[in-house]
Formats: sequence, C-alpha cells, structure tokens
Amino acid sequence: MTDTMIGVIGGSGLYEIDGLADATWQAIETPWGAPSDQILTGTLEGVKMAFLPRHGRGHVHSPTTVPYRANIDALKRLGVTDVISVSASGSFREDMAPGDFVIVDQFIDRTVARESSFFGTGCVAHVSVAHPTCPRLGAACEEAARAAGVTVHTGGTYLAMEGPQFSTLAESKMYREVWGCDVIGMTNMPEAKLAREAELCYASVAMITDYDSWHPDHGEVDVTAIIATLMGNADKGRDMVRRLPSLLGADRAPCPHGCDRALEFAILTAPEARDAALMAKLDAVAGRVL
Ligand SMILES: CSC[C@H]1O[C@H](OP(=O)(O)O)[C@H](O)[C@@H]1O
Ligand SMILES: Nc1ncnc2[nH]cnc12
Repeated sequence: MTDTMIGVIGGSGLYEIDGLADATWQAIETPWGAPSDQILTGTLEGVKMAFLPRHGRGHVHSPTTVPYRANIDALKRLGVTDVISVSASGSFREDMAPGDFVIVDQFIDRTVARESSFFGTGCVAHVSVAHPTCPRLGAACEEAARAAGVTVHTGGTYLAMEGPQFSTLAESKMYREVWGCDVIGMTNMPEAKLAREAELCYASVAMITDYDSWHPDHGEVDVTAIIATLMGNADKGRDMVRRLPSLLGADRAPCPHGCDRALEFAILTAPEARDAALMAKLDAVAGRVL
C-alpha cells in the first residue's frame, strides 16, 4: 500500500477547487520548465490532493503552449498517484448533451505541435497506450459525478485537435460520421500519453459544453455559449472532485491495470548507452526503474 495523492488538472473554467485543509499554492520547478501555474496542495477528508489549472489562473496558456511535460512531471514530483483531467469538450452525439459528463476511455490524437514524450535520444522508451485511461480511476470519477447529480456517459472517444481554432464543418462531420468520435477538445493529448510514461493513473472527464459545429439545430460552436455552459459545469466538476477522496481512500493498492508499472519493460536503451543529462531529467518520471 502507498499513500493516495489525487491530482486534478482543471481545464477551461476550472481554475481552483475549494474545501482543501492546509491549502497552499506551491511553485514547483521541473527539468522540463515551469508548469502552467503554481499547484494547490492540501488534504480533503485525510487524502492528499493537488490541483493544477491547465491553462494557468487567468487562462494564460493556449492548448498548444500548455507545458504538458512540466505539468505531469510536477504532479509526479509532488507524489501524485492518480491524475484526473477535467476538460471542457464539444459533443458529437445528440445524447451527450451540454451539461453532461463523459468518462473518456479512448483518444484519437490529431495534435501536431507539442512535445509528446519524456523520452528520446539517449533513453528510448515505448509504453503502451492501447488503453490510455485507468478503468479504476474512471469508475471512481463516474460514481462521484453521479453522486453529484450529473448525467454521466460511460466511455467515449475524445478527438484531440491542435486548435486554437475550432474545427471546420467538414472536419466535425468526419470526426463524427467517419471516425466515430464522441467528444472533442484540444488538451488531453499528449497529457494522457505523458501520464502513462510517468506511471500515473489517468482518467479524463469531458464536461460537455457544446455540439461543435455538426449539429443542424445548434449552428457553429461559439465561445460565448461555451463559457456560459462552463460556469454550471465547473460547479458540478468541483462537486465531483470533493467526492473523490472518500471513494479512493488514503491507502492505495497497486493499480490492477498496471498504470503504475507502465515503464517496467519499456526502456530499450542499454544502461551503458544512456545519456547522463536525459537520465537526470527523468529522475521523477522514471526514477522507479532507472
Ligand atoms: C473554452 S473553449 C476551448 C478550450 O477549452 C478546452 O480546454 P480544456 O480542455 O483545458 O478544458 C479546449 O480543449 C480548449 O482548450
Ligand atoms: N467544440 C470544441 N472543440 C474543441 N475544443 C472544445 N472545447 C469545448 N468545446 C470544444
């Protein structure tokens, strides 16, 4: 058993959480640069918590410039074991309506301008992301969201686009009709891949804000309408987060899905061929196996 530490990455509209005992905003340095913002740490019902606003307080970082590696490294460095991503998302499904939450379990990664791995020349690693989210953590999020009175959908494929512009109508229709995606956003990749490399359980909760641009009755996606829906979603998101400690508990059994052992056989570079500078940068992320 280890100590549970829940890390929440708050997306658009979720820039803080309340109710933490001993709440402190901490500046964390990482070998990958500064995270999006300081990280709020504290405890909730005896369980350690960390909260990081993905875009920074005041919404400073665009989806492309969010420092994804620094964010995941900083959470790992603090001792986080379980990462919950909360994101504003468009919907490709009539029944996944604005205000609903979707427990995402698959991704299609269309991002093109982001550093997507901690590894590289001098330390090559290949982790599996066939199942990129943690079912145990996703189930806890689902239970917490239902208890908060939210309509929750179990499972969904999230199209991660580069942005910052929204999709064209042709893209929106293709993602929905040809690729079978359920929701769309701009931030969950490479975040989910990096969490897996860092051996962190990762669950993604998509808070639906709009129907993107495919829906004949809703017209094109509009950021003003998104923000209005976000305000209600953020309260529900905070309510969900408050319910997680009692569901996850302070003592953590190893992940039954192996998220916390993802690097066990992933590193290919021979010990004598490894780059010392990169090895030093990997101290938090891969220290367990190096
Ligand atoms: C406010 S609309 C577009 C913006 O919102 C989402 O951010 P996040 O995933 O961090 O909640 C989306 O991905 C875009 O970055
Ligand atoms: N329709 C949409 N496309 C991309 N990101 C979003 N975030 C919220 N709604 C979105």
